[in-house]
Amino acid sequence: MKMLSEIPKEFRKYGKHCNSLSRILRETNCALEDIVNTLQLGRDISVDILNEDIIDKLKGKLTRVPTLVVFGQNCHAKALFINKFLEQPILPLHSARWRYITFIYGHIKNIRLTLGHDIEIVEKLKAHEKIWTTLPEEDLQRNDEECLLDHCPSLEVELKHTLLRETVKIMVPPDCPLDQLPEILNKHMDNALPVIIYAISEDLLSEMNIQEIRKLKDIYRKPFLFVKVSESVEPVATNSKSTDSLTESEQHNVECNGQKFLSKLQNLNDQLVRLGYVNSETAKTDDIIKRKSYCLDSTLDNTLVCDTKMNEKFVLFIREVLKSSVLKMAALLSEIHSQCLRKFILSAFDMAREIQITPKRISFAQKIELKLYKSLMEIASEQQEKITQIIQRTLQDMKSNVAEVLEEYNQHIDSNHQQTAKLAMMEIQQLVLGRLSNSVANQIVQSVGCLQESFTGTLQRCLESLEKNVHDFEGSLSASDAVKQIISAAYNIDLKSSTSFSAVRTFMDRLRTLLSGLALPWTHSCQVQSSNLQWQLQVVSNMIESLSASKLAKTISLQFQEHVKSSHDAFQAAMRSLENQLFGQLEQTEEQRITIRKRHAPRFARLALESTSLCDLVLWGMPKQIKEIGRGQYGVVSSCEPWQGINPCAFKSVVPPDDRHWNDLAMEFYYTRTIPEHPRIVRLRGSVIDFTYGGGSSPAVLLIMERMTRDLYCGLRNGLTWVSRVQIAIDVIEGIRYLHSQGLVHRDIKLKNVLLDTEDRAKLTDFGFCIPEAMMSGSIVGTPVHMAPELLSGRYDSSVDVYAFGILFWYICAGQVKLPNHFDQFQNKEQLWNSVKKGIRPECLPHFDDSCWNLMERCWSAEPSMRPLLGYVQPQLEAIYKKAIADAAGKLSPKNASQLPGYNKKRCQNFVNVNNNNSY
Ligand SMILES: Nc1ncnc2c1ncn2[C@@H]1O[C@H](COP(=O)(O)OP(=O)(O)OP(=O)(O)O)[C@@H](O)[C@H]1O
Repeated sequence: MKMLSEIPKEFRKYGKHCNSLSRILRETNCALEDIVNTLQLGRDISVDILNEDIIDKLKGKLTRVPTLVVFGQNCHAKALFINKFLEQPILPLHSARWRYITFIYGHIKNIRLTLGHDIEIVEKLKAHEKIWTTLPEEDLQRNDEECLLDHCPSLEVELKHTLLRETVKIMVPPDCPLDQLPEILNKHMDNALPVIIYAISEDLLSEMNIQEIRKLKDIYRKPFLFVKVSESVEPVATNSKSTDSLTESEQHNVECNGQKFLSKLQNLNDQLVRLGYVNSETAKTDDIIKRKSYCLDSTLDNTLVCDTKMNEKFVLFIREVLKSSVLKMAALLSEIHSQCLRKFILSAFDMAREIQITPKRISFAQKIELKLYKSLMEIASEQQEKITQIIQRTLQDMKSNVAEVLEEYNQHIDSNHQQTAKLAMMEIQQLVLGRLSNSVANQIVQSVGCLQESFTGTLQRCLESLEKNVHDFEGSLSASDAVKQIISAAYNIDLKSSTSFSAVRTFMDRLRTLLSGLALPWTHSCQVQSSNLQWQLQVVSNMIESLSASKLAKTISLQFQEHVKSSHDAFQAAMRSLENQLFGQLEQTEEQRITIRKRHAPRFARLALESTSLCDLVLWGMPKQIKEIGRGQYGVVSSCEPWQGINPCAFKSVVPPDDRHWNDLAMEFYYTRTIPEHPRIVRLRGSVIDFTYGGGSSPAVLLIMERMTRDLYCGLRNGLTWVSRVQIAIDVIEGIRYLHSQGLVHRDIKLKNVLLDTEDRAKLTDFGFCIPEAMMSGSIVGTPVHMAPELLSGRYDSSVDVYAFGILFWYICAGQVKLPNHFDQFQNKEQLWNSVKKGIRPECLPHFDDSCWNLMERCWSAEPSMRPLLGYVQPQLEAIYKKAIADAAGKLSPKNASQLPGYNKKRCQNFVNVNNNNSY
């Protein structure tokens, strides 16, 4: 039973992890409160990510006490298990109708009847009257109502037993009818983390047992450890007692018994497999561990062991159940932290974009409106002549076809209906004006139509997006609404549909109002019947006669211009107010962005580092160091034994000296861990916090990654072929391109951050300064020689990586690690930076190829916008690579040439030919 002594250790470990999780949970709560109090979008973030429920549930889970809950086929099976486990005959083997029994640690052996939560029932117990080894039958027996009572009592047994130390608790639920079981379990286990054991003493499970297990599975949905228990002490010969000391017949008996026992165990196993309780292939814990999941429960299978083999499997099972519970909680916390971080980074991106784009949008809207205004004013004055002509032509048409004009009118009026002359006259006027409107409308539509298509759609979108950014209108009309109104009032343009010319319609309504207000000659009272055609013709002709086309056109144009002008003024005023509001808001946005970047993101990154590190620790354990392989400014890199299946494996241990370093490291960890795998990036596979480091005073973070062979600095110092070096340059560019595609800027590209594998293929590492562009604040980071001049000004973007690559490429082309002569003369980095700012760069070495020199020169251009895009650099390097291969192939025998990486005989031949031609 030696292994069983490991159990308290497992429980202790569980308790320690729960303490860490409780602390992380408390800090998460504070951090969430902080974002609600300090960020405009804080409430949205916290509501989005969690409701109070999750935190409360987690809190509840963290206070649960791990408890071994022993069910069994019958009391006999349970007694066999408990007695074996506690190594004493504490329970009678042949008895039934037990009470709820709980075993806990106590300094002296004692029993009492309790209702849980320390409420003791005063009852005379037999055990108090005599010295006992096995619990007295009378004390164990429950009476008929006990299980039915609201408060089903528990017989609490205190034992001074090492296995019960460290809050290990054992519960044996009563053998009561199935339907009472859930309620009883609920009562006694509301604060327990159950580790479920089912003891089997018979050869097979009975129908009742199967039903009970089914019920229990419904209640717990957890893996079960089925333990086959037997009364015989040593049923299988392979146990601790050596068979050598037995006589021949004794040996024979043992062998027979052993075989019988194994075959019975196999039958039971088969039954459990048939019932789906045990996997046909017994799941090995090693397999479980190999599975890459933070949630072991689903992968942790029910297991069958026999009590003679209980030791290792039993401990493993308990370990896995406890691990699984810690993992679930840690993974949930880690998910909360990651979600917060993701939201922060996305918001920072949005904010940076808003800050950049809003002024551009405002000036765009102003420019477009001005253009629209000018065009409309032009139309109003230029089209006046045309409108006059149209009105004239229409009036002329109508004059010569008065009857036709009236035809439509007469079709519509009911012949039996007698109208008053006044009403009839108004209707006829409407008819004439209607015709006139249509003609003028067509003309305006043609002039304004094109404008609508080309201007207002974009203007509308632009204004709408500005509108979205104005958060606080309180009381007054929002600037964007005002803008919409102005546009619609000024130009009467239906912004939703470019083909709808409400402008023209509104204009014609105005025209009608205007005309109906004129003192026209036919408005005298007339007693003629409306059906009198002669009279109708007269009304139409009089009206047409009285209209002056030029006057009408002039009035129309003037009104149109006035309206456009006043709307334009109103637009400008509204735009100014919108601008003020937006700029005020942008200042706030920038403040929020800084708060996110400096305060909230690092805080959550640190929490995420802690929660995921705990997951890694529980799942994979501490990596075991082999030896130190390198040292940097911030940490020591060591090779280690395979961890999480990574082989070869290395870890970088960093001891952050203060909060700022902790935060930086946490952000590095987060970015590196969250970017999807890429062959040109050294992937961070996990992390573990070693709280015992430095005697516990200064915890170390171990960042675990694949182990590479050496860095590029080492590679160049030891010598690399030109072909390999160009290939490395391509690899580096691919790595940087990938990071940029993920919105990240590395900011520390240098020889030591390029690691090589056994084939001399490169991967980028060290994401200490790597950051999303939107989170950059202009901090001065990097390694002096590789730092672009604008880095010192604090205003820079991802092109600093292109600059750094230019310098790196110089070393690659130089084929050695000596500082460029132009840089070697400086005493300190300030001198170097001053000269770099003045344009000093590494010198061109005699063996540099023109294409290489041109490329590096372009990459380290002082002006960031002059630096080439990486999408351009890569094909340049590929061309250099092909040429390098061809050159190398030219110098090698065909057999050796074919072994060059990327060698292609035909392509090389072409290059050789080209080169030969060039040399003449
Ligand atoms: N995954 C790895 N496999 C093999 N060697 C590594 C690995 N990571 C780092 N090294 C080695 O360890 C050295 C130290 O690495 P580290 O990242 O700590 O610092 P650095 O990049 O050299 O400097 P700094 O800390 O200033 O960024 C590297 O130069 C490299 O040689």
